[in-house]
Amino acid sequence: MSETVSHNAASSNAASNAAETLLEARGLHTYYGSSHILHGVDFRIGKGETLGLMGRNGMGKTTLIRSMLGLVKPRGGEVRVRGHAMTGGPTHRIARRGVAYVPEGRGIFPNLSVRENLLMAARPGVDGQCNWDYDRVMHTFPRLAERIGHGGGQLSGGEQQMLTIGRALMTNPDLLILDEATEGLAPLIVREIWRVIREIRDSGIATVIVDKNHAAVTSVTDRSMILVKGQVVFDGASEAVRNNPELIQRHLGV
Ligand SMILES: Nc1ncnc2c1ncn2[C@@H]1O[C@H](COP(=O)(O)OP(=O)(O)OP(=O)(O)O)[C@@H](O)[C@H]1O
Repeated sequence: MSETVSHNAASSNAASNAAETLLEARGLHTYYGSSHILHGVDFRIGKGETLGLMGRNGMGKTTLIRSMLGLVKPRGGEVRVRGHAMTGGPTHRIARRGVAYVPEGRGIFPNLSVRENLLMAARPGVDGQCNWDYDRVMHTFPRLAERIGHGGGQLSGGEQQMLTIGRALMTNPDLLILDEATEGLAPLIVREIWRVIREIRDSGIATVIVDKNHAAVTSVTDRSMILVKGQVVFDGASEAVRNNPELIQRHLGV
């Protein structure tokens, strides 16, 4: 789309190029049947970077993530994870290269306890890092610590979301992708999840955050991307989105 805006391109590109690229896509075209959803999307995130992926409902955010993680096979374009060609998956190999995905809806084992859910996910990161372990997750999510023996299925929606994020952290990822992590949760829990997202960011894990609350997204991220009908219409500093009510109204306003 011709209206693509690249704000502060020089400074943000200089910073992001300096960081090792973790996940990259070029020219992605994805379809569901005959519906053409992604129209040549480029994407990049580097080590330690935080990126907000925004756009109104149905604009292709989840499809972009799924296309990069091998959950749907793009018909055109390429995906690289840490420089390795990975277009179309398989998803578990992408995960092994340090990418953790917390999908919309939740992914826990309802019949296992909180503790078991966490421990079965535990592994060192790609470079052997073990910064996130059981104790740290417990410390980060005091609510989960109080429910340690409960079955996953007995938890509230918010607690299940925390457990899903906790499981992702137990894999010591370099990149964590959170798709609508606060969707449908009570305000108190939502606040708690944003606090945890900040903590994850500050621990050096790169994050991609999809969330409808653009004010919250732009306040915790360095960079923002906006999708409109499967095309990138903005990729630049989050601050530039925050300071541009017209851009927000045009692409993100309800
Ligand atoms: N499995 C599917 N089969 C067919 N069409 C789909 C499928 N999943 C998504 N779509 C369609 O693809 C388009 C993009 O959906 P996607 O979920 O990627 O959007 P999104 O930006 O993540 O929005 P939302 O916030 O609503 O999840 C929408 O028109 C949606 O209806």
